[in-house]
Amino acid sequence: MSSAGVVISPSRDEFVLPTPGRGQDLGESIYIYVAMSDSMVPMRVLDSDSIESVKLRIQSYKGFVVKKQKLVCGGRELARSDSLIRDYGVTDGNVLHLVLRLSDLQVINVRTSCGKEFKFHVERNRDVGYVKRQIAKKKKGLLDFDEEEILCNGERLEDQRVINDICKNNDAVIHLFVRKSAKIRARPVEKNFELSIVASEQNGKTDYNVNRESGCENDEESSLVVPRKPPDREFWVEPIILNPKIELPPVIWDLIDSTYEGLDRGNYPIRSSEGTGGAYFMQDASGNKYLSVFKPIDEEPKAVNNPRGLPLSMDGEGLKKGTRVGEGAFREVAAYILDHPKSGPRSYSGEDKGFAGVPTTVLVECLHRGFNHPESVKVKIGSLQMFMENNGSCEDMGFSAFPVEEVHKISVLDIRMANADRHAGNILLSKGEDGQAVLIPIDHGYCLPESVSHLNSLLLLLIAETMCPGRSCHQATQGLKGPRVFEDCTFEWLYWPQARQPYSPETAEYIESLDAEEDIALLNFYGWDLPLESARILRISTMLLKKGVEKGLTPFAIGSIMCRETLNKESVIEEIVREAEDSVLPGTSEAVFLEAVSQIMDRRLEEIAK
Ligand SMILES: Nc1ncnc2c1ncn2[C@@H]1O[C@H](COP(=O)(O)OP(=O)(O)OP(=O)(O)O)[C@@H](O)[C@H]1O
Repeated sequence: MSSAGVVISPSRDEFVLPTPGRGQDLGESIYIYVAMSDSMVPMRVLDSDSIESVKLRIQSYKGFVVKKQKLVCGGRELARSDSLIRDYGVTDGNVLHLVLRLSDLQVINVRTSCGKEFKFHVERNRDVGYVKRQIAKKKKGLLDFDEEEILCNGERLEDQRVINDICKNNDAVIHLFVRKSAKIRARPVEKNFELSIVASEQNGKTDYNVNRESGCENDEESSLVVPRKPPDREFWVEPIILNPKIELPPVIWDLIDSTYEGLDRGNYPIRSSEGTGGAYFMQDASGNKYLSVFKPIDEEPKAVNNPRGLPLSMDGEGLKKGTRVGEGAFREVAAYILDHPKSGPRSYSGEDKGFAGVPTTVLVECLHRGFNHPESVKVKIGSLQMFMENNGSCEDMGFSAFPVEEVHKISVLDIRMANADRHAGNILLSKGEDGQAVLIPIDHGYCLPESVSHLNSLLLLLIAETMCPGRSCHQATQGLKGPRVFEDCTFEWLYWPQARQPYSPETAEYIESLDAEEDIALLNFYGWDLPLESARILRISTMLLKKGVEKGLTPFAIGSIMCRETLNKESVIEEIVREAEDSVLPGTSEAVFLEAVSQIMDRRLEEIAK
């Protein structure tokens, strides 16, 4: 199975420097090296080249589309396309790590002999047998699972063949021509494949049996609670509860229990081909459905066991400014906890779905040999998030179809949480009952920069042991120096027209109900003792959102205050904080400092609202 999705063979190619146009900033010509999965390609560039142009060159030579590329240099993601490589301090001889974000979903088009067509998405890690079962399930009577046969380029495809391996080209679409009794052949059509299935009218059974691994003595369905952590088990999943007063709601227990059952049936975690860290799809007992996504902290970008080959962090800082390696899981959970439902915090309302729709997320310990264990198999800590059925991400669709309210709910979350990683790939797309697009925010590992560095001491020990087993690990426990907390805030939705429309009265009412002090207390209750400067971010972001809405500002106007226009120009929020810091005496109380921020913010908002 190809987990990364693309295999690149070692190459001696060199990317060629284009001839600069007349009057163009020539900059200095430098050599950089682009590190891919198993090759290092030299590239001659100008230090005045933009990140976008470097990516375009990689696209034209290697075929990886720009939006699927992530470049990392010196441990920092070169996230701003319009910034120049010299703005990021890239110099002669530097290595740029290329991480490809390949979609996990493949579009399957099915055409029947009577001309009926339907389309569905299938995860690239699934095999041909799974596709057949899905078609059979979707169109009862169309296929006979036992008799059908799939051919590609004249070759019979076995049920075990993985979709990603058949469809090497990322943009390829598999066409399945279903005819009732004819032998059907497959042929490549430009980028696409036409696959043909032998299918007969289906009246009988469909075999849904899944090929299971060992580890399960009893195949019968059982709702019994399986005792956890038995010594002879090679897998388990357990919630990490730091405060005994916390009662996990049924939705979380169901998620954990069903994930456990999937492992118990021998269904392996399947690593996502997207993302810079290790993210694993956990299957249900039947092996036909993903239930949850597990993201272990030791596989985060720049962590010890990162499966994408990103270099280890030397100072503990994560891929974004103000974030720390190994703390992504806590931020993921924090985003869920703070995404209060419209009807009020979950503890009162009992409702699970938050305003922005962050999927249910919980901190767990999980053991399975299918995770990335370069050395021995160890228990991992990470976030376990409910898998949300989707049709891809906002990267795959034009933003014009997104309802205004859907965009606004994401903006509220991102502003509050000072999210440093809201690119379009981190918003999944689904459809509501009314057929309208529903946006699902995921991947909140870079929220609340610096916010969870003072974790409960038990958690710190667990992290240290997970990140650096057997030795003391300052990297996992030290605080970062000099927080530049808002520096990497970027919001994809800022560029969408929906962000320029005012918030609806209902959304404004929700924003009005937010209370940063209650949020901080809630996180503390869950075991996260926020340090002063981290609590400050949450307070200032919430203050900005509330004041902005009172002044009638749009999400665009408020979001623009939080994001830098260019890499090296401070954002308005950074200027406000700096001015407030300069205006108070050292040792001033937090309340006085926040009052200074509030007054300066009022003045700046007044100017913006004019
Ligand atoms: N809750 C979810 N439901 C469905 N799919 C999910 C969910 N969470 C993650 N995924 C899928 O897994 C992929 C990888 O997850 P994610 O983006 O969180 O990983 P990451 O390594 O943090 O990525 P990034 O490089 O964007 O920071 C996503 O692109 C998405 O396709």
